[in-house]
Amino acid sequence: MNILVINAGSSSLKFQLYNMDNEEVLAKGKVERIGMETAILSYDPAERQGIREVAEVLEHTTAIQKVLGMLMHKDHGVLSSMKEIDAVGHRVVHGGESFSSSVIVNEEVKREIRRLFDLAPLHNPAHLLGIQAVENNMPDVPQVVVFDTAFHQTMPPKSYLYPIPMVLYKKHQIRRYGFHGTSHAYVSERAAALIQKPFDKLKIVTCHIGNGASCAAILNGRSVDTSMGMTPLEGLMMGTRSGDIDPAIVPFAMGKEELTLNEVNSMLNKHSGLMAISGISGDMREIVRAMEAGDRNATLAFEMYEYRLRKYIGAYAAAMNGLDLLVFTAGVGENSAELREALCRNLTFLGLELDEHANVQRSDAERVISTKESRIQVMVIPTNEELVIARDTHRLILAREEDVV
Ligand SMILES: Nc1ncnc2c1ncn2[C@@H]1O[C@H](COP(=O)(O)OP(=O)(O)O)[C@@H](O)[C@H]1O
Ligand SMILES: CC(=O)OP(=O)(O)O
Ligand SMILES: [Mg+2]
Repeated sequence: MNILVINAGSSSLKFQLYNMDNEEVLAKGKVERIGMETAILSYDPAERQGIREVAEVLEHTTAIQKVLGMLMHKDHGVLSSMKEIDAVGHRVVHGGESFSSSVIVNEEVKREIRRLFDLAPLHNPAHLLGIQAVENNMPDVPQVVVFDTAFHQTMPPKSYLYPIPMVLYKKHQIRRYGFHGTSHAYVSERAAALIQKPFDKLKIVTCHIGNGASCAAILNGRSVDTSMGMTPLEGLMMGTRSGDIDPAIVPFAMGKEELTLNEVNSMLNKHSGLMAISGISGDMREIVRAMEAGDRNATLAFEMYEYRLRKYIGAYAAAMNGLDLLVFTAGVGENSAELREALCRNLTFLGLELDEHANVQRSDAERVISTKESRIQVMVIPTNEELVIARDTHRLILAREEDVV
């Protein structure tokens, strides 16, 4: 069964095509700058030369047409006909309280994703466009949605409620949801399997630190707390997002700087975090480079990022009354030995001992980076949200076929 996995953003659409008989990635790529006359298309098939192209792509339906065109390209294609795509799986960031697992798309599911636009204005509208674009181009192909929020639906009320009037929760579902759940679930399960310990008997903290960043407390196989909240803005300091701040700053800064709501939102989401403190970039690679060259603001940005993450790890060890396993993943977590070293250097009070040699080894592999004597095992597990989406899609489509028979 061939499954196309789509992660649609407001101005981009990333895709991977899987052959689920052996979980092989047949091709992957992305369309960037959707909405522009000069959108950028890139496509990389497994054993053929790829395509780089600039073309007019004004909306998501055209983006999907372009993706299908590349997959069926006469020289670079991996498919001979659209009929070879059996199902499509989508990443959907916000599933609210309605979805605690992946589902097959129907009218009701689409309505619910639309109802949640308010809670994820940057993400959910783009996901629905992606779903509709697939319907327009491939009307008979079944679709599945996999939610970032689903894994965190096991959080207890003491974690997910805000200490504000209950009416806001009851009337408007203002509560903490958490995100990156597909990744937290995947890396925590992989980590437990790799060290051959039962997933449902471990106290794990997972740090998904990429463009967006969140960490999660996973107790006996279930998420019991996570750092992102109602939206992906709460929690850790990120590349361009502030993470936790005093909420009183919002009206205060709006008054002093004469900012509109949109402007303050944009300030906290796009002009804060590493970017704001360093004045250089939201990309950790550039921060580390500038820090090594002696830049003081970059050093401060790095220190704040590390300090804020470390406090969350300490809090989650307290939340679970212990910690067995600390897992790093996503762009920064998988690649920045500097950040992992700085964090672990200050977690020795927990009995955590980093293997400095293993930490700096360059590798894409899943690996343990703590010493044999360390009481807490530290691991790097490359995330693979697309594979989880492909697997869920495969499972749901097979189950539906069995039901029909
Ligand atoms: N070698 C590296 N060292 C440090 N940070 C890195 C490295 N490679 C990537 N990153 C960081 O990872 C981020 C992207 O993470 P990623 O998980 O790919 O994000 P997303 O999937 O949300 O787009 C970049 O902004 C950069 O800060
Ligand atoms: C939910 C979220 O923050 O996603 P991303 O890391 O892809 O921005
Ligand atoms: Mg990501």
